[in-house]
Amino acid sequence: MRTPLIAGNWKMNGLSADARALAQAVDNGMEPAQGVETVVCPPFVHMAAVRSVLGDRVALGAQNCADAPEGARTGEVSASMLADLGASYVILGHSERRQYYGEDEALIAARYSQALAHGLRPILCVGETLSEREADRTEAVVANQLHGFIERLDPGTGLGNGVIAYEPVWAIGTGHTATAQQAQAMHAFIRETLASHDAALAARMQLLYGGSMKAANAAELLAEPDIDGGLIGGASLKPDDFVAICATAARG
Ligand SMILES: O=C(CO)COP(=O)(O)O
Repeated sequence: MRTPLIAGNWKMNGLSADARALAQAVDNGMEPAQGVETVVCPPFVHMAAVRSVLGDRVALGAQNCADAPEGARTGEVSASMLADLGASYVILGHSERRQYYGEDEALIAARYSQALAHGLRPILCVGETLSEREADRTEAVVANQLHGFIERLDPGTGLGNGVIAYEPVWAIGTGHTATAQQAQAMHAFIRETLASHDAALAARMQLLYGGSMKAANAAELLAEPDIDGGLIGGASLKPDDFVAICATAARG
């Protein structure tokens, strides 16, 4: 069985005191020995402060990593630096990075390979825009993102022990959550698409839903058979909400 995974993407929010207080509140709220993997992904500059207040119930993640191991990459942060800070996850290919920074499948695949090479679990984000959904292109868009990505990975490591997050762009930060049926349909589609490359990997890979997920709708989404967790934006900045989502995931 796949262990539920709840990851908080704090995006570009908060100063250091806010990050420390949020991490402390999340850590304090966690039940011991929950049956859920929990991760928080603060901005790079707050990661060390957050690490210092987290116990072992909450893992540390980053919101991106460099596409090269070291050297001339001004402004980037390498996977080895993140691992050295105590990170164990990294979000890659978020739609905000694709939209505002022009990240494409080739770049995201290079970042992903770096993450795996340094022992981080990458959380790859895929998903369609509203206009793509309205044009009935949702499956085609997500299939293209996945195939284009997988064919650029090192065939020796492939997707490794990564995680995929389905984040419909129209649901991110809008309050318009996908219905449980819409989300489940896409998660099942993603699992089938992965199975066409590697059936065993498709069966074990955790697939997360992201897009206006909160305490009030988590149970319905997480009850779906192919939804193994959540990538939480806005609600991850509210410790009570985030802890409640983790508790829901732990209850199965
Ligand atoms: O982008 C997201 C997580 O990566 C989702 O953000 P919201 O939960 O704020 O919609």
